[in-house]
Amino acid sequence: MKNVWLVDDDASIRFVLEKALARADFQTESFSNGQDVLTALTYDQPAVLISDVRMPGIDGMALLEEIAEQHPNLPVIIMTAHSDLDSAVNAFQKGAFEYLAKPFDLDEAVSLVERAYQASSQNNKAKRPSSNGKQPDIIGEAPAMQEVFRAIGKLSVSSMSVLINGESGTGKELVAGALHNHSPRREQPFIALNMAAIPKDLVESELFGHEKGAFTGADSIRRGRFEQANGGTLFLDEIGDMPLDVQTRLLRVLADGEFYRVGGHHSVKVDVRIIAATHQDLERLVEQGEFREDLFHRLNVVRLKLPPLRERREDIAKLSENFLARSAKELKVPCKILTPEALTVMQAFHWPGNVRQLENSCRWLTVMAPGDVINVADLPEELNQPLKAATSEAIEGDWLDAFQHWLEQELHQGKEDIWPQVQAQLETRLIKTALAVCHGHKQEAALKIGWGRNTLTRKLKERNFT
Ligand SMILES: Nc1ncnc2c1ncn2[C@@H]1O[C@H](COP(=O)(O)OP(=O)(O)OP(=O)(O)O)[C@@H](O)[C@H]1O
Repeated sequence: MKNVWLVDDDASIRFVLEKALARADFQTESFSNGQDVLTALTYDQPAVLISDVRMPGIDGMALLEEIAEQHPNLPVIIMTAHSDLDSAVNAFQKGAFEYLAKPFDLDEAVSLVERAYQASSQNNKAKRPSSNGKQPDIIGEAPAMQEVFRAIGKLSVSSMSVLINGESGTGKELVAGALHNHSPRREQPFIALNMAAIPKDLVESELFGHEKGAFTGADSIRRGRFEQANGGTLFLDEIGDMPLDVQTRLLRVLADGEFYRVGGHHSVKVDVRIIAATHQDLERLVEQGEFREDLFHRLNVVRLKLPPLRERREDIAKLSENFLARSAKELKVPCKILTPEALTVMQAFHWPGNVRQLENSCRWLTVMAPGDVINVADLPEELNQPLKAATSEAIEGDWLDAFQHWLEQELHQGKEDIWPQVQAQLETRLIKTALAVCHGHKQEAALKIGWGRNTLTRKLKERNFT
């Protein structure tokens, strides 16, 4: 029978779920506390159970634990208003079938119940192991971040390759660390390496190490990152920047589990999980022949997309609060708070440097804002310039018109493959101007552009800046 039990001390939630589930042909029975459910389970069992986390008496997690022990085949969906990584991972580790962040969409809730019901009738509920890994502090209530948390929970049983996509500063390394900390490899090393930050001719020895005398300057044997990460996880950031010959070697290691150090004659065996990240469109790089298709497929087993901050403005309040508290603690000063108006300005900003930029702004505010309450006038200049924004819109119109004019001419003259030229010119101007405005300070210039510092370093090299 399609019967579902609902447990929540909030009658309004029970009511809306009862109605929505009834429309989808489920029979529901509602409970306001966990104890009543445990009692009822001694003589009956539903196909699916949905439970809130916070309830007086036995809470959702305790109920889940009890059910996992006494009724392991009963799928439980956990609802929580505290939609952070901790509740998601905890719920999965305690055996929840799924996790539903409040406020939820009713259609989404019903389709989850449908899936749980299918799983229950096939009696194939997967078991999840427990984990004691340190839980990193990833904040995100936006639906896209909930997806990421869900994936971290689901992947916690496996060592699959994961490919993380996202602009600079969106938290790719943080998520890679969380994937490792919630994996069976958590006791082993997590090694992070940024491809964009290593000169191309050193990438190979950085990854695979070298033997003594392999090349000039190799005075002693060196273990590469692969060996250092043995048993654990290797996080390869900016994988799109990996030179093609190194891609070929990487592919071979992934296939055979062994490699040779540079200049070496005997193979080294390793067991390493790869998590790769990029801000680039790897499919496009594959099409352009700059990224090996076979390597792409090997890395792209599971793909996680981290949205830019401007697409999850609902997270800005909590992130700011957290960063203000963190920097106050670091600097041993009282924690500042944002006025609602200042928060509104922060939420309206487009954050080209994403969470990293927000974090830096909060650090700046902790030092620079005069009082304990941050007003609109205290915000950094770039966040707080409605007038200038209007002017810049006009300027934007002008240069785009000029650009279009130039573009039309070029195309009419039969020019092809124009993008590399446009990109090179734009990037050169962008870098020069940002560096000039920041008096040559690279980190600041990168922040202004909205790139990571490593990206700027790489572009400087590519564009032959000295
Ligand atoms: N959701 C989040 N919650 C809390 N802190 C975050 C979050 N996302 C990012 N951060 C913080 O923002 C900073 C940038 O994150 P991270 O280095 O993981 O970004 P990234 O995408 O790897 O950047 P890049 O591509 O430039 O290397 C870090 O200090 C990280 O702790």
